[in-house]
Amino acid sequence: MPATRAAPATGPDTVPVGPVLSAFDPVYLGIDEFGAPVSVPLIYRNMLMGGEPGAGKSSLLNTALGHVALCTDTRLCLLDGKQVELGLWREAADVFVGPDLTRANRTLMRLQRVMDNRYAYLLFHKRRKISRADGMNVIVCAIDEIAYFSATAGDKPDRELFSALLRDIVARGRAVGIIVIAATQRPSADIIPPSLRDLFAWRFAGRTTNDVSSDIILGHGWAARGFTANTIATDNPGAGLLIAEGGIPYLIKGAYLSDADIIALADYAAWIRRPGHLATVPTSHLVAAA
Ligand SMILES: Nc1ncnc2c1ncn2[C@@H]1O[C@H](COP(=O)(O)OP(=O)(O)OP(=O)(O)O)[C@@H](O)[C@H]1O
Repeated sequence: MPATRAAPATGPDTVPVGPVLSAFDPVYLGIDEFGAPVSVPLIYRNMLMGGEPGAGKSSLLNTALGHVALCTDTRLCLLDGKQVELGLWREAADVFVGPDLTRANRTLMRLQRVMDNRYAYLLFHKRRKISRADGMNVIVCAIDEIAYFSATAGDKPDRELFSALLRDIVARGRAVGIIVIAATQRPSADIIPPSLRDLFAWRFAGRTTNDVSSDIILGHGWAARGFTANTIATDNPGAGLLIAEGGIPYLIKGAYLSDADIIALADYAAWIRRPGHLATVPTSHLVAAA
């Protein structure tokens, strides 16, 4: 009798063979002006995306999340005041926070606690940062519209608490595998003060309405040196200037994931996060046909 495969009553889930990535792999963002692929290491770094409404920040954030979600060593923590920018990933996320400043603050406090615990672990092991061999999940905290939480929602003390927590996580999180990718359509000094901006190693400026806003994202003085996101055409969403810590801005065009792409990726990402993910069916589940 040929063996047939029966669905296990209580066995691990199985998934189709598919690509799996790591948070330690470079993240594909798009192409440069020569058409060459642009991939950036995100581990130990944070990323800031700014630009006017419609510049393509959320799309680039979703592109980065596309990589992060397909990693088997990441957990997702998503904050989105609008809900619909990151909402398609929510099944794959440990936490999805909508327009709820109190919950956003609670979530950042939990991240802060994890961060402190991981530093205690590093201290014990006489190390400075986690490595792939530690087998810890990299926690990616994606925030779409920082300003919603830091300047719009709730009351002042809560907004200030949010800003303080965010600053701490952006400053201390990266060495222990807590990475922030944040977008803002309000690149102004009150939302992104230079002291906060400089904690983001990667910064993307989509089209901005003026040179000052471009400098707020990229760093002071770049517009005067000819690098301003104000020159990006209004009909070229997803294009912008990308700068790395200590580098020079360069033009990129972000890769674009349609909603259908994101839904499919998020579905797969949710699947690989289930307990027992990626397991093959054990032979004990091969039963002889009656
Ligand atoms: N890389 C891209 N390639 C092609 N089209 C893009 C790209 N990025 C964005 N777009 C188009 O531009 C539109 C606006 O993009 P997106 O929502 O990402 O902008 P945004 O800067 O986040 O705007 P907002 O601040 O209003 O949320 C998208 O709906 C899409 O049609």
